[in-house]
Amino acid sequence: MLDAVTATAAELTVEAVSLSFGGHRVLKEVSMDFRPGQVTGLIGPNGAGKTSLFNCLTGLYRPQQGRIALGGQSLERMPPARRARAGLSRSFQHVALCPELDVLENVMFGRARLGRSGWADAFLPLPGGRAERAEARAAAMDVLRRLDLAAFSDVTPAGLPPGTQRLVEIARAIASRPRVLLLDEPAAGLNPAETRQLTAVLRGLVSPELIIVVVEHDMDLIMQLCDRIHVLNFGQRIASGTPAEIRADPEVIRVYLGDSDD
Ligand SMILES: Nc1ncnc2c1ncn2[C@@H]1O[C@H](COP(=O)(O)OP(=O)(O)OP(=O)(O)O)[C@@H](O)[C@H]1O
Repeated sequence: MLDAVTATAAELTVEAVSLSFGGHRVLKEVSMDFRPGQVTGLIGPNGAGKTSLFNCLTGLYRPQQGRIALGGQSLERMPPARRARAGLSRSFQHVALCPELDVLENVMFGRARLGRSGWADAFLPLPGGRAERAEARAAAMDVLRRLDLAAFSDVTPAGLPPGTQRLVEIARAIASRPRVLLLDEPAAGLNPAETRQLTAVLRGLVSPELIIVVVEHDMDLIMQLCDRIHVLNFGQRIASGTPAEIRADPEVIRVYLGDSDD
C-alpha cells in the first residue's frame, strides 16, 4: 500500500534553474518545490526574479539551464498552451479580463481547456457545442457561487470594483480545474477590506490536489495565507520555510522584511 507521502498529488519542482537576458543573469541556479495542499509564497525585493520564475514555470521564458517538472514529468519541451492544458493556470499582475464578455462568460472562457470541441464552441451557437456550452455555463456558475460572485454573473467587468475584478480573474483561473494556480500580485491595487476578502477566498481554495503559488509584496497577506515561503534576492533563493521561520531569518530581514514588515 502507498504511504501518505507517495500517495499525495504531484509536486512542482524547480532544479538549478538559471535564466539570463544578454549578459544579465536574472535567475541563478534556483531550486525549490511547490507542494499540493499548500499555499506557497514567493517573495523578495523588486527585480529579484519572481515574475521571471513564474514565466519559466508557464513556459513564457526558457531558462538556459535547469529543470522544471510537474509530478516528475519535465515541462522543458512544452510550450505555454500545453502547460496550460497540463494544468498550470495563472493570473497576471494587471487584471486581464475580456471587457466585452460578462462575468459568467469570462469564467466560461477559463474552462475552455477542458472542452472537447474547442473554445469557439463554448461561445458560438454551433450545434456540436450546445451540450458542452450548457455544461460550461453550469460549471462556471458553480465557481461564481463558490466565490460569492453569482450576483455579478451578467455584468461586464469594467463596472466592478478592483477587488471584485480580481476575484473574477481567480474564478476564471480555477474554472479550468488547475493542478497549479500561479497568482502574480493578486492584492495589487486592492484596499485592505478587499485584501482581507481575497485572503479568505484564497484560503478557501486550498485542496489536497492543488498547488497554489502566490507572488506578493503585501506581507500581511503572505504571512496569513502561506504554509511555506521561498525568498528570492538578486535571482538567488536565499531562504525557504514557514512564515514564522521567514520572519525570523536575519538575511531575509536584512534584504527585504527590515523596512517593509514594520
Ligand atoms: N524580458 C526581459 N528582458 C530583459 N530583462 C528582463 C526581462 N524580464 C525580466 N527582466 C529583468 O529580470 C529582473 C527580474 O525581474 P522580475 O520582473 O522577474 O522581478 P520581480 O521579482 O518580479 O520584481 P517586482 O517585484 O518588481 O515585480 C529585472 O532586472 C528585470 O529587468
